[in-house]
Amino acid sequence: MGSALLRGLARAGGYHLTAIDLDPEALDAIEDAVDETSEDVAAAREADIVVLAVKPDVAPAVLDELDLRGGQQLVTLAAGLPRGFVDERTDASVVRIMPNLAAETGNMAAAATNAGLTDEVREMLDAVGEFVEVDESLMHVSTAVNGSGPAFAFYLIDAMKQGGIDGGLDPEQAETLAAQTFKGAAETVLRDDRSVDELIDAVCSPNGTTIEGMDVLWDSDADEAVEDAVAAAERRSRELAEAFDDA
Ligand SMILES: NC(=O)C1=CN([C@@H]2O[C@H](COP(=O)(O)OP(=O)(O)OC[C@H]3O[C@@H](n4cnc5c(N)ncnc54)[C@H](OP(=O)(O)O)[C@@H]3O)[C@@H](O)[C@H]2O)C=CC1
Ligand SMILES: O=C(O)[C@@H]1CCC=N1
Repeated sequence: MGSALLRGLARAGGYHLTAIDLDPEALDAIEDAVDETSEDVAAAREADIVVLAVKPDVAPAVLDELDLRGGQQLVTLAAGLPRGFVDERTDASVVRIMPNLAAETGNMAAAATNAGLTDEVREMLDAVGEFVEVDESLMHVSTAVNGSGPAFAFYLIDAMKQGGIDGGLDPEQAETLAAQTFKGAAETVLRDDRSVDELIDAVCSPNGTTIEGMDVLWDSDADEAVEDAVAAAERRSRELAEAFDDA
């Protein structure tokens, strides 16, 4: 996730980017996109904004080593890691976000906690996509919808692609058509004032093809399966948070 954010910010421009990782191979992999790399966590003291992009179970150890100043901002993005846990372990001001991998292409969907959110961090999130401000209690469901969501969307794109292959398209053509169709549909939902139901209606020409396919979907449990996937990911986020309850 850290490298996706760095690549997105490099693409947006206007940031001096330092990647910090203990693993030189991880730094080699991101070297082309950033201004500096460092294996020394102390390099974080030089930054205005520090993003803690390690896994939740590693975060406590990294926080012990991070020695940030009062004027710095610390952005935590680990699933389940409470803002308060981080806040108690640093002098920096802390905001919790749930980003996603589309940061890399400037299309990230993110949620950020109202608490600790500054204009500098808003600007950074804006530079790589869209974000919403939420109460921290909603970070579990955000983790499921927009954090894990890209995997669910990849799965659905793949199913659409497979439908195209079954009908005779070659896999590359089917992938282009399926992925671009999801991209266009998403853009329409974001930009058009009509509701999703109205948009579906707009695609369904009278006695045409779409209504035949929609009838199959409306008669299926496809919507419930997606809702169950979101609920399962949300549940896991709550479980991850429990590890920090007594810490
Ligand atoms: N993947 C995703 O789509 C999303 C992930 N997240 C969150 O992002 C975080 C990272 O997840 P993800 O990117 O998938 O995991 P990765 O394992 O790909 O990234 C974690 C990175 O942290 C590095 N690291 C480990 N220990 C340290 C340390 N002590 N000091 C500095 N760097 C260290 C790892 O290095 P090494 O490889 O050497 O261990 C690795 O580069 C998680 O908290 C996750 O919840 C949030 C939203 C979306
Ligand atoms: O799977 C995970 O735990 C992380 C958090 C959201 C997306 N990836």
